[in-house]
Amino acid sequence: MSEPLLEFRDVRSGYGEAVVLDGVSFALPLHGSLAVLGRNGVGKTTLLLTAMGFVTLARGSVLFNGRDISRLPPHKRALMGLGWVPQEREIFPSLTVEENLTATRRPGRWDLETVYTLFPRLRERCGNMGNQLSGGEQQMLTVARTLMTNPALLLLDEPLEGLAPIIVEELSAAIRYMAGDGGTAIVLVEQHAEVALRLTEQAVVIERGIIAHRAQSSDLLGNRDILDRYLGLHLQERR
Ligand SMILES: Nc1ncnc2c1ncn2[C@@H]1O[C@H](COP(=O)(O)OP(=O)(O)OP(=O)(O)O)[C@@H](O)[C@H]1O
Repeated sequence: MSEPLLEFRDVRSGYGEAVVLDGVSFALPLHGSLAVLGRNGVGKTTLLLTAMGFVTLARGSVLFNGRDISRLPPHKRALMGLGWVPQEREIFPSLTVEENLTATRRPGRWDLETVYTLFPRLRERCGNMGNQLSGGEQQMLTVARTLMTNPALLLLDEPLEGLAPIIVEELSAAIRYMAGDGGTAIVLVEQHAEVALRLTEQAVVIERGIIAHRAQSSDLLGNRDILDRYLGLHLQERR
């Protein structure tokens, strides 16, 4: 079997004395996709921050492409191919959409043309300033900017939060493409569990800092007991 792209081995991490994740292990294959689910405050964002190196590891290790990156700072991890899409929409408000995109460009399959094809709304707004965009367009730009760095792995922190249904649909389609034909591995933290499970192959549910459940996303989607137990979700019956 080929080497995992991202691997957590018995990770303990948190903020100062406060331990948030404890004993977390998982392996994400090359081109894989993982949904990270759980109630508010269980440590989902902390998992992404630990992968990027924004929080310190108290125990265990983080490997990327088989290399131990536990001690590397975030910018070195980014150069190795980890792409971070933070929950806060991080764009340059006084640059145009196109300038925002070209500012982060690194060589690879994702360039202005392929990114505009993925996000037609951004092509339409290419001359608009970042601060002239709607919330949904800003979120698309945040994802697109990170994609322009041509990461091997995209870490997405609640990219669909607070967006109108039509934008959720468009952004979901883009994420599905990136993770599928686009060949970019993803770790997706989402409150919209149903959407996240439809976009990914694997899923983990975090509870009190540990992985309480792991499954194929398609299996978890059909497992109402587990979804209800860990997430308090009452997914609507499909007709
Ligand atoms: N900078 C910080 N300093 C101290 N504690 C923090 C910090 N950031 C988060 N925490 C705490 O760590 C725990 C996990 O937070 P985290 O943001 O990882 O949870 P989450 O599952 O992503 O939650 P949400 O769904 O609400 O975003 C929480 O108890 C939170 O209060």
